[in-house]
Amino acid sequence: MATVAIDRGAPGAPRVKICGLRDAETLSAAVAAGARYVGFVFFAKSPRSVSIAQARDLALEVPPGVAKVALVVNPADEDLSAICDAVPLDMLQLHGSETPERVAEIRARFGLPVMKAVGVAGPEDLPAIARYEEVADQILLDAKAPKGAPLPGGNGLAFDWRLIAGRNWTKPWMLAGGLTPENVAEAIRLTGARQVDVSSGVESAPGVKDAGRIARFLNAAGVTA
Ligand SMILES: O=C(O)c1ccccc1N[C@@H]1O[C@H](COP(=O)(O)O)[C@@H](O)[C@H]1O
Repeated sequence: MATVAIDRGAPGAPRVKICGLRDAETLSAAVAAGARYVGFVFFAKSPRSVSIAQARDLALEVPPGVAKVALVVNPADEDLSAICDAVPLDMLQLHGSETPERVAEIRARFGLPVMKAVGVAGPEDLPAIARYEEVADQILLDAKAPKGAPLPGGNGLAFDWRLIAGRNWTKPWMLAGGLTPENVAEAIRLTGARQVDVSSGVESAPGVKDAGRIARFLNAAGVTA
């Protein structure tokens, strides 16, 4: 299985993932500013959705050392096969209601590290993390989408970061949900996150990434390229 190098609690800047990239300009802005992960969204309802051909072209531009992540939502095996066969990837991000069993199955079948998103709205959502830790390589803690929302993530919503302040898990984890250049430093300070993920907070309009906001986000997170 491919691996993604992760500094777990080591001193230094957090690792930043810029998700929902759709064009070469903002992809290269993210890389130049020091992003360690870039995400491509394979979810038709998302304004950030890319085709397999688009993602392949973008992924081929990503230099070594930056992990290429495919974001999928309750994917069928055929869809994953089509994506994994065409796009050079380092990780799958499962952002739907995949069960722990399905996470384990996908990880074994596709031979890629898996990051499982867990939606957080209150303390009752935290026990799920332990169940997914047993089967996933990383956990992504995102704000739970409101009932009826068309997207299970990428909604620009934050959860109460105090819920996870001082918590420690056995697997590497990433903080997501409503992060922006304006609040990421405080989010990191409060939660102790060593990895953060952002999508809508670095856009000028839904699905339109903004190179300036990407650079400001990485800078605010403490990353120097
Ligand atoms: O970005 C999307 O469009 C998306 C669609 C479906 C599932 C997840 C999605 N994005 C992920 O959601 C979180 C939070 O995003 P935001 O920063 O609040 O906009 C992040 O992990 C994205 O990768």
